[in-house]
Amino acid sequence: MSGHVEQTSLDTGALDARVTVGRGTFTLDAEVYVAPGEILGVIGANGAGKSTLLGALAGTLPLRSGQITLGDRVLSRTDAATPAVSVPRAARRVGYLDQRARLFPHLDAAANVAFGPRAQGRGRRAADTIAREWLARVGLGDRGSARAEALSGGQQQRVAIGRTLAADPALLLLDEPFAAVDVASSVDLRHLVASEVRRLGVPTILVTHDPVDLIALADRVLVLEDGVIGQLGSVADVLGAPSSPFAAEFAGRALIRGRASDHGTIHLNGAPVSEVSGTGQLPRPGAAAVGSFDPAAVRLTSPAATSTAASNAAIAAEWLGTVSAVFASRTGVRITCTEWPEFVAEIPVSRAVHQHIAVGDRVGLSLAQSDLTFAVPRAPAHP
Ligand SMILES: Nc1ncnc2c1ncn2[C@@H]1O[C@H](COP(=O)(O)OP(=O)(O)OP(=O)(O)O)[C@@H](O)[C@H]1O
Repeated sequence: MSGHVEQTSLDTGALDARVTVGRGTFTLDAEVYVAPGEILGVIGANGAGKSTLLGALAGTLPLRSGQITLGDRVLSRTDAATPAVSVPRAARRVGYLDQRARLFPHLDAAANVAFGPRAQGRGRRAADTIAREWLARVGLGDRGSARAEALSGGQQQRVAIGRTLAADPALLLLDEPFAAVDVASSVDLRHLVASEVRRLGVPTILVTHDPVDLIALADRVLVLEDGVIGQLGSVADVLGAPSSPFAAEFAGRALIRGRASDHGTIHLNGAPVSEVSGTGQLPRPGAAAVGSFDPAAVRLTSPAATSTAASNAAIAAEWLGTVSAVFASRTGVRITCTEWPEFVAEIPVSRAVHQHIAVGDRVGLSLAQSDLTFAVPRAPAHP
């Protein structure tokens, strides 16, 4: 008999967590909300606390303080007012998947996928039926009797996805799950994960170093910086208006810093930027401002041309600079200036040749309003 076995999510609901976790001298301090069926991307530099966050949610790292709720279940709670709660890892119904499939080598694909339902008390036949259904869902319906060694890396990761989801997780934690598979497989796997997360309505956290993961999968992005949330918003907002060097590099944008001097005027790198139309958040007067732009959007002119540019309403900012370095990039030529080493312009090779750009040249640099976006940097939570 191989009928359909109903898998019901008993308590699919949102993840609502406020966690403080200590690890040696490091402290993670973050609030995270993920709606059912939502994928929250988490990015951050090495050591920013991404794994610590996943560990706290999975129940492998204790909270110093805070509370984690999943639907109507409290998974962890540590505060002075109420009794502490810490649901053991196995009872949390938290699915975890990283870049290694970690299939049991002595079991075939079907038995690997059946492992979760069996561990949850399903009979052999019911678990086997669930496993076959999941193998079909992940596109390996005909490979149930194959052992890991007979499967490609991408196929093994498919089995691992099936195994994770067959255990009926109420929260899914993904730690760079596509990093070790080839590009073609990663496209298919992203599609598979996205559609299953939406179908099952499971809140999902995706830690990644790959912008494509965010673009293809994430609904929102959280940027961790030294244990605190540096930025949180839609993928378009965070990648389009990053507030930190890490997020800017991740998004392929350059940062410029400045200060809002009065209403509507922001000084960036000493250049007044008025009538800022930029997307993102504009800072309050006196507050720090972080602008960002695509280096390829910078217009390079001769110094004499800048005054003409200034009269052009579409120009948001312009500077005079001295070229300090000219170097090859993936898509053209990158240029930095002595005055602002972090300010980067990128132009096609042909234009660099045509304009004879060389170290020591004085150049005008300008940005159109639509190419400059602003973000308000968060004050650090730790002194
Ligand atoms: N076992 C440990 N004991 C003490 N400190 C630790 C331990 N593990 C990690 N840390 C510290 O906790 C901080 C956060 O580490 P975590 O692994 O969460 O960062 P991450 O963002 O996941 O980094 P990566 O991208 O390198 O995996 C780091 O500064 C690290 O030094």
